[in-house]
Amino acid sequence: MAQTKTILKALNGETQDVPPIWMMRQAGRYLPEYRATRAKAGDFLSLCYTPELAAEVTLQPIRRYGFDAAILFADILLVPQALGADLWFVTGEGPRLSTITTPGELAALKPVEDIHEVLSPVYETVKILSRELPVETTLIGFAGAPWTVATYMIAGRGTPDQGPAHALMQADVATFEALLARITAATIEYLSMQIEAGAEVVKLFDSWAGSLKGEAFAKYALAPAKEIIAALKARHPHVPVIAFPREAGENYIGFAKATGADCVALDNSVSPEWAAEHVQVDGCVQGNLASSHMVTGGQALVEETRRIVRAFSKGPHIFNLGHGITPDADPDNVQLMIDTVREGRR
Ligand SMILES: Cc1c2[nH]c(c1CCC(=O)O)Cc1[nH]c(c(CCC(=O)O)c1C)Cc1[nH]c(c(CCC(=O)O)c1C)Cc1[nH]c(c(C)c1CCC(=O)O)C2
Repeated sequence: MAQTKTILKALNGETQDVPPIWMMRQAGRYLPEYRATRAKAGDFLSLCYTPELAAEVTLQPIRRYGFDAAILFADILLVPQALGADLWFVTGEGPRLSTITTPGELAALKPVEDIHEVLSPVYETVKILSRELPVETTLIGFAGAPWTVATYMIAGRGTPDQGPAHALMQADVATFEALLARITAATIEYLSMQIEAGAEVVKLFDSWAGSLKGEAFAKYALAPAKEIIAALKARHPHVPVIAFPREAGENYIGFAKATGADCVALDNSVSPEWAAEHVQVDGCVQGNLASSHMVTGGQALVEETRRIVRAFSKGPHIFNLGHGITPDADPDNVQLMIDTVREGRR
């Protein structure tokens, strides 16, 4: 299918003179207009569940910078909440959830068909965005990958090494796998509804894929991604999927082919030259400037941005950071990155 939007061209395998660009967490606390809207909403979850305000913060970085893609404003932890887990955010610390570590707690979760009750405001946000975004801007929906979502559901919070999830995998693999299966099924329905509401691309965030090694990576990062992508492709064959198995290292090689993903997003722990040779050979890649450059700026930002653009210039590429932009970033550095990426544009 011939595409006109730059993001969709890249995902369709086209090499472009200037790569399209967007940024993970582009609607976030580094922007004063985000902080103002968030204050109006009261707290982060109210912002996620108020369609007009969630759409407003999604649009803010598009207005300010003209990114090629907008990413739906929501959170990967809304799915556990929709399955019946308690969820709240502790200021300065991060998310907290009621934990699922026993067969009884797993059985108490809601059935997958009930998730839309909680998640329907998210679909409404997507609908607003598909009306209000500029015609050239691509709308990306997303969900957390089952392993990453499970690490939060098992531990009840973020953990540096995902220890509680690895421990449950060892102690009670049946409960662990049943939880993963439940999240997988919910994710398929959630992403399908986002697509039906107007998402043009979806992205799977597996932020903690790097802590899965060998066989565990194949079973709990690769296989669930493959299952979700196959189900989505059966229902929505023309909607591209971006997979982000963060810090997968050598496991980035072949990930797109093995899962059916149209693009693999890369974190900045792999060099762009290595990734061009080993990952981009299979198709589109996204990434991978270290988000610390958005804090430090200067000539180092310019040089590293040029290096990444050059390394990926022979194949399909979407420019992005290697992880989300942080609250201490300087909005001017974001503009400098964009100007540097687009400097070759004629
Ligand atoms: C692990 C994870 C979460 N959420 C997400 C992940 C996977 C990607 C990653 O690794 O960053 C994904 C996510 N979170 C958010 C989005 C929206 C789209 C985007 O702009 O990229 C996306 C795609 C908004 C958000 N999600 C969150 C914020 C900051 C909330 C705020 O305004 O205080 C945003 C903009 C909160 C959040 N949500 C989560 C954490 C650990 C935190 C940080 C808590 C904190 O910093 O106080 C869970």
